[in-house]
Amino acid sequence: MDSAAHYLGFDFSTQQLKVIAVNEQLHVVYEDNVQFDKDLPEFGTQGGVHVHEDKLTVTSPVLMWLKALDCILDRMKASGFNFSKIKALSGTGQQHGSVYWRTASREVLNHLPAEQPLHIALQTCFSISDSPIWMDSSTRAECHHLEKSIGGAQVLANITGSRAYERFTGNQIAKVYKQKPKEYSQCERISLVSSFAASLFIGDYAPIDYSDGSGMNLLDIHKKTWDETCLNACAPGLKEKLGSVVPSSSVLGNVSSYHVQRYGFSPHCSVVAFTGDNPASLAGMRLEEGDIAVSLGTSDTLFLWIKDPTPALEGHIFINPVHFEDYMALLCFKNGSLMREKIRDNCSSASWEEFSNILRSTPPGNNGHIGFFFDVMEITPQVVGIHRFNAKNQKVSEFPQDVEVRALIEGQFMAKRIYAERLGYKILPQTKILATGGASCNQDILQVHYLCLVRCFRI
Ligand SMILES: Nc1ncnc2c1ncn2[C@@H]1O[C@H](COP(=O)(O)OP(=O)(O)O)[C@@H](O)[C@H]1O
Ligand SMILES: O=C(CO)[C@@H](O)[C@H](O)COP(=O)(O)O
Repeated sequence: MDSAAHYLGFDFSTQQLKVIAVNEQLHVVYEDNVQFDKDLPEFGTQGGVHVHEDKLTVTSPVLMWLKALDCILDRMKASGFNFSKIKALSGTGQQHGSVYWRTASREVLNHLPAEQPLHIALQTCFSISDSPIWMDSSTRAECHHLEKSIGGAQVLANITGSRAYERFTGNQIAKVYKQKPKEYSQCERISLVSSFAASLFIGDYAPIDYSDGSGMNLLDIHKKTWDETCLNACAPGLKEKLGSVVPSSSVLGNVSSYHVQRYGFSPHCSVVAFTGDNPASLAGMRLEEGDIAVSLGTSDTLFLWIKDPTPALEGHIFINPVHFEDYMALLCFKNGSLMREKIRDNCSSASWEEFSNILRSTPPGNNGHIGFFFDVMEITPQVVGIHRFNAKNQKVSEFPQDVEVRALIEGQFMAKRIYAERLGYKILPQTKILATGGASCNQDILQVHYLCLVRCFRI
């Protein structure tokens, strides 16, 4: 019998909730996921989100995340999983999303009744039921206001690591305050998706961690404290609603009695602060200085470990989740997997296998054809639309299907390379390029990615 300790990790990402348990040798002993669209159809999401009529506002129902956690834990229990062996747990969340806890919810969280699932026990605890998430780009006015209040985009970047970005939580909170002042005033705590998820395990409001907190345009990444000018520019009374910030590897306490009674966790099981999914990937992939990681999840991101931050008007600097004196640099592209899925459906009969066959049978460089595919408003660069160019650099309205598939993948990875180079990222002989996220299982996508990043960097 395996009596050794196990460790549990959760990922509250855009399209699903994933869980993984490992033993002390880091062997996976349990793995599962709840796909929001498929497993919880009652919430009517597409890709885990609701895109509103203006096409800019994007939210996810907070109760869906709760129900997903109920569902995944119940399935574990039903499978006979032994929760008492879990020595510590932690997790990650899609970055920038915000959860608005209604006044007096801390009391409810402190005394959760073990016989009720979380989505019932906490159903009245949110003053905003649809949480703004990272895909939202509806806060342009709030971004202008924040940059103006602090003395300009570069000043804001110098303090918080990024100029004002529409998905960054401070700007989202400013919009909530402006458009739903009653709900804002009825809220006693604002969590990120990561700290919201940690709260569900400790049975209390969990602090925001430094690394995920860096994606809010509110945290001074050098002093590691909230910046008063940014807070005041976004909404009144915000400091109290945000609570404290802690290093990303802090132990927050033990799992609450709710989980001990309902699932049989040990009362000594530690809960480590949850962080953003990208910072967690940097930690989990054991990225070292000089390495570059590419995450191909719902979003595509490119990130690296850095020591000396030079915040720019493009890209982001976050506090490093492993060593909080260091930093991580990150670029985020919104048109990632969902854009690839769309072209897969149009050009390769909705089959990844066929998509791969096309990539294998078309030449690198695509005989001079190139395309930029932005189905929704991109983050870097801020554009929307599909732009195809033939070998003579003339704009064309369509490509043959095989050319289209290669143009998409080459275009996506060339954009990553161009932006990374612009930010001064360098590939050295010892540099490792690591890939993670759903699409990283596709060898043919990775091959194009390798050619675009490594070959082009080295030439
Ligand atoms: N074989 C494959 N080839 C390319 N992309 C894939 C493949 N399998 C899954 N994916 C992509 O992975 C994405 C999900 O990645 P994942 O990292 O799990 O997302 P998230 O964590 O953001 O919910 C899907 O949207 C899908 O397009
Ligand atoms: O906005 C960002 C990073 O700044 C996104 O990378 C989100 O963190 C969503 O992550 P995935 O669900 O795509 O993993």
